[in-house]
Amino acid sequence: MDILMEGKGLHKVYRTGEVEVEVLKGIDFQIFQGDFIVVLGQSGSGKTTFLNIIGGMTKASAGELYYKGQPLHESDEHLLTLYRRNEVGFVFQNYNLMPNLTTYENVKLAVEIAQNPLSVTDILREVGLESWSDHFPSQLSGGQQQRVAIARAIVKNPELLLCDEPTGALDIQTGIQVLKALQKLNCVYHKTVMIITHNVEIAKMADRVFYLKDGLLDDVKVNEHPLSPEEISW
Ligand SMILES: Nc1ncnc2c1ncn2[C@@H]1O[C@H](COP(=O)(O)OP(=O)(O)OP(=O)(O)O)[C@@H](O)[C@H]1O
Repeated sequence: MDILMEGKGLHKVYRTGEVEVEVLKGIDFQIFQGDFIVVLGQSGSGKTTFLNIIGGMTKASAGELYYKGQPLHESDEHLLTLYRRNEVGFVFQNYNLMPNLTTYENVKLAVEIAQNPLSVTDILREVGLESWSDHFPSQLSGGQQQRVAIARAIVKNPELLLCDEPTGALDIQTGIQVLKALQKLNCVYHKTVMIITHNVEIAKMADRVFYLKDGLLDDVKVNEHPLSPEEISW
């Protein structure tokens, strides 16, 4: 399998005044093209920090990070902006939709800054929202709003979709709809997906599970038979 991303000895130290906290303590990892990765770890283990470094939102304090062989750790802010804009889609727990725009308009907004966007209509169909195009966020359920956020992240055609607790605010049924949308984008569009979560059940869907513990990648497990979202419950 082709390596999409590789990290070597990644460290992250946060400084607040005189106090230094080493959150990541030397992480080595690989992400393959088309991977579906779930990152598990206790609160404070460094999951969001890890995701933000992969997404080019935070710089590591030390270590090397390569995307398609290009050294992101040596990139200036301009190159990192292009990387974030063209290669990465982000999905967060709180959907961050524009309340005064419809579903279609919220997704279309992302197309305007993209180099090689997908069709808004196609993506809305893939996430099961084709009949909700003209609705405003306040007229949608939490699961539907999260699927708009996923459509917005994917329509710009990024290689990598990074999701921070995408089902954290959802009940199980709506959470499963969201996971189905993510799995479909992984299978149909071959997007590489990384989800961070506290929910160990979601890890059963992954190709590989990264276990973060005390700032280290404690273990990587391969799922020989990843489950579909309908087969998991929490
Ligand atoms: N910008 C920051 N400045 C200082 N400390 C930070 C900053 N961001 C995160 N931290 C600290 O780094 C540690 C790891 O945080 P992080 O959010 O990466 O962990 P997490 O595993 O995602 O946690 P959770 O599951 O609770 O979201 C925490 O102790 C947090 O307080």
